[in-house]
Amino acid sequence: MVDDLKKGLEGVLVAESGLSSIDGSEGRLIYRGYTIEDLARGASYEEVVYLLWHGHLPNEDELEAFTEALNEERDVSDAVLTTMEQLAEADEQPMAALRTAVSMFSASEPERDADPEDLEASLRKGRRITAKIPTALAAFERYRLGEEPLDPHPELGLAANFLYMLTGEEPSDVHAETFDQALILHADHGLNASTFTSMVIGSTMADIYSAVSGGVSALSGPLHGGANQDVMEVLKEIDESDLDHRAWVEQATEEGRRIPGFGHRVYDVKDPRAKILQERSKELAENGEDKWYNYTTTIEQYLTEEKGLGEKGIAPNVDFYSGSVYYQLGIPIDMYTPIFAMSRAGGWVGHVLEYQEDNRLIRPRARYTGPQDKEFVPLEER
Ligand SMILES: CC(=O)SCCNC(=O)CCNC(=O)[C@H](O)C(C)(C)COP(=O)(O)OP(=O)(O)OC[C@H]1O[C@@H](n2cnc3c(N)ncnc32)[C@H](O)[C@@H]1OP(=O)(O)O
Ligand SMILES: O=C([O-])CC(=O)C(=O)O
Repeated sequence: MVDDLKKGLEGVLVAESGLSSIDGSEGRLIYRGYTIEDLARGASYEEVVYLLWHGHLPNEDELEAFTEALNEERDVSDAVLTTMEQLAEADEQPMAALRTAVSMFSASEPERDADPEDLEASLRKGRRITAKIPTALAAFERYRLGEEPLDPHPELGLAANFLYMLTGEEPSDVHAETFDQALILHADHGLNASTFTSMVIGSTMADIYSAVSGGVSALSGPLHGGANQDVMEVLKEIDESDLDHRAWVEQATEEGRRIPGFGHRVYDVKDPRAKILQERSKELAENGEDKWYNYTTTIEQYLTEEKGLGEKGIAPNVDFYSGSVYYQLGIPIDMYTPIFAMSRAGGWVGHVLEYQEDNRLIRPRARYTGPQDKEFVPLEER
C-alpha cells in the first residue's frame, strides 16, 4: 500500500480511457484523437456524442439513425412536466430541478429492469437521458416565465431545438451553430470531478440514471461547472459598479477575491475551449452588444499580464468565456450550468460505460487521524 496522501487525488492515475486527453501545459484537448478545434469547426454535438460513445465518427447512415433515435426519445413524461412546473413555482434552482428530472426519467425507462451488466441497454438508457435533458430544462424555464412548454421541434438538431424550446423561436443559424459548438466543447474532459463522481457511482454497478444524477450534483459546485454562472454574475457586478471595469478587477483582486473562470487543476495555460469561445463571443459582440466581450478581455489581460497570474499558471478556463457567449445568445444566467450538464451527459455516459467494461469498484482510503482506545461510556453515564 502507498501511504502518500494526494489531497484532491491531484495527479493520481486511477483509470485508462480512450475518450479524451488533455495536455495541460500545451493547452491541447482531444476527443478520441481529434482536436477540439477540428471537432468544434466541423462536427455537430450529435456526431461528437456518437464519437465518444462508439469510438469513431459516424458515417451519414450511422448519424441519421443516431439522430433519429435521439429525436424519438426527446419527449418527457407528464409526471416530469408536472414536477418541473411545481419546482418552477417553488423557485427551485435549475440545477436542482435538473437533478430531480434525471432521477424521474428512470420511471418511464422502457428498459428499467435490464441487468446493469447489459452495457448495450445502459447505452440506450444513456441516450434517452441525453435526449430528454434539453426538454426538461426548457420546460422548467418556460414554466418560470409563466408559459406552457413547447414540444420538441422534429426538424431541429439537439442544440437548435433546445434554443427553440427555451425561447419559442427558431434560432438564427449563427446562434444555433454557436450553441452547438459550445455543447461540443463541454462534452468531455477527462476525469473531471463530475465525471469521476459518475464513475464512482457506476463502479458499484448502480444504474446509469444514478450515475448521471450524481454527475449533475457534482457539476453544480462553483469550483466546477457552477463557475460559468458566477463569471456572468461578476460581469454584471462590474457593469453596475461605479468603477470602470479595469479598476473594478484591480480592486477585487486587491481585496483577495478569486475571479471565477480562472485557474484549472490540469491546465497551466489558457484552456483551448476558452480560446474558441472567446472567438465566438467576439463575433457575437461585433454584431451586437460588445461590453461583455470587452470586460472579459480586459480582465484576462489584467490578471494574466499585469497581475502575473499567467506566470503562475492561472489562466482562463472554459467557464470564463462561455458565460458571455450564453448571455449574448439571450440565455438566462442560471441556466448556464444546466446547459453544461446537458452537454456533459455525453461524457458521463461514455466514461461510465467504458469503465464498466472492465469494472473494478472504486474505493480509496483515508488515513485515520482520530483517537484510539477510548473507553465506551454508556449513555446514562455521559
Ligand atoms: C469546468 C471547470 O470545472 S473549470 C474550473 C471552474 N472553476 C472556477 O473557475 C473557479 C475558480 N478557480 C478555482 O477555484 C481553482 O482554480 C480551481 C478549483 C478550478 C482549481 O483549483 P486547484 O487546482 O485546487 O488550485 P488551488 O485552488 O489550490 O489554487 C492554486 C493557486 O492558484 C491560485 N488560484 C487558483 N484559482 C484562482 C483564481 N480564480 N483567481 C486567483 N487565484 C487563483 C490560488 O490562490 C493558489 O495560489 P497559491 O498557491 O498562491 O495559494
Ligand atoms: O477537467 C476539469 O477538472 C474541469 C473541466 O474543465 C471540465 O470538466 O470541463
